[in-house]
Amino acid sequence: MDLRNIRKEFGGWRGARSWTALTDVDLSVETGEIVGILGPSGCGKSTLLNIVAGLETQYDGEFTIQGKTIEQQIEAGFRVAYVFQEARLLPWRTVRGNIEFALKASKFPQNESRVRVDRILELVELSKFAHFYPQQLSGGMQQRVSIARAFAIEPDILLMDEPFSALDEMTAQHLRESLLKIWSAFRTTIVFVSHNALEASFLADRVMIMSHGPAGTIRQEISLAGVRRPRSYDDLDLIEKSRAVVSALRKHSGRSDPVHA
Ligand SMILES: Nc1ncnc2c1ncn2[C@@H]1O[C@H](COP(=O)(O)OP(=O)(O)OP(=O)(O)O)[C@@H](O)[C@H]1O
Repeated sequence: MDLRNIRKEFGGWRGARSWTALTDVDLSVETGEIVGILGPSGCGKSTLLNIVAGLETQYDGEFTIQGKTIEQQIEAGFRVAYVFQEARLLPWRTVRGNIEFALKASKFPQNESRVRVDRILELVELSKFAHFYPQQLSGGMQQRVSIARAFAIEPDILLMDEPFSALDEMTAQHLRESLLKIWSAFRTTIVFVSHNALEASFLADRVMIMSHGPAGTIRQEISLAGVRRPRSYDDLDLIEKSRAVVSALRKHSGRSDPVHA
């Protein structure tokens, strides 16, 4: 996946002022890679993710996946899954029903559905809860279902926008471990947004640090290729990288416009 010279403006209709949310964004992601995007609030992380999802279609620059546009790829069967901060499950459907619904929407044959759901629920350790409704589950379990639903459709790319930020740290740690366990089974390409340096370092192969600029752009790339998988929060290499992410975030989080006292 290649993003070249991406620029995104908002506003500008009916004489209203427009402003640039993203400028000069270049990003290449290899198949099977996990890339984290970090940066201060409002620097354009979600906007960038929405462009990759094909949800945001008005922008300048070039975004291609193996030489084709996202629209052409989706037409040809390319699947994008999105995990949000909240689980966004259908409250009137059970855990199984929610995953089956996603499979149906992605046109998986109905006779494969049961086996697929069983397999993914086993991977996220939720087999015993297949018949539960979302409101009968904790927030962490609901998010686990939303991750299971995302992987169930075997997406070509999984996008996650602060997927664990609404959870307590222990639940989040457990879910990140589950996510990597499923990822190692599917090797799905993942691009995620986070505000948490340790989370980004734990999950990613590369972390991209964005800043406001005057407009949002990628300022720095930190590779985590040297941190071995499966990862452990106690790994000293991971802790060191996480510190490097924090200091890069500090360096790039200042706005370029003057700060008035
Ligand atoms: N639909 C929209 N219409 C107008 N402006 C928008 C729209 N979506 C985002 N913006 C603006 O674009 C900029 C980038 O927003 P975006 O949500 O991508 O930032 P972010 O880095 O994800 O922020 P946060 O970390 O707070 O979620 C912000 O100034 C925001 O106000």
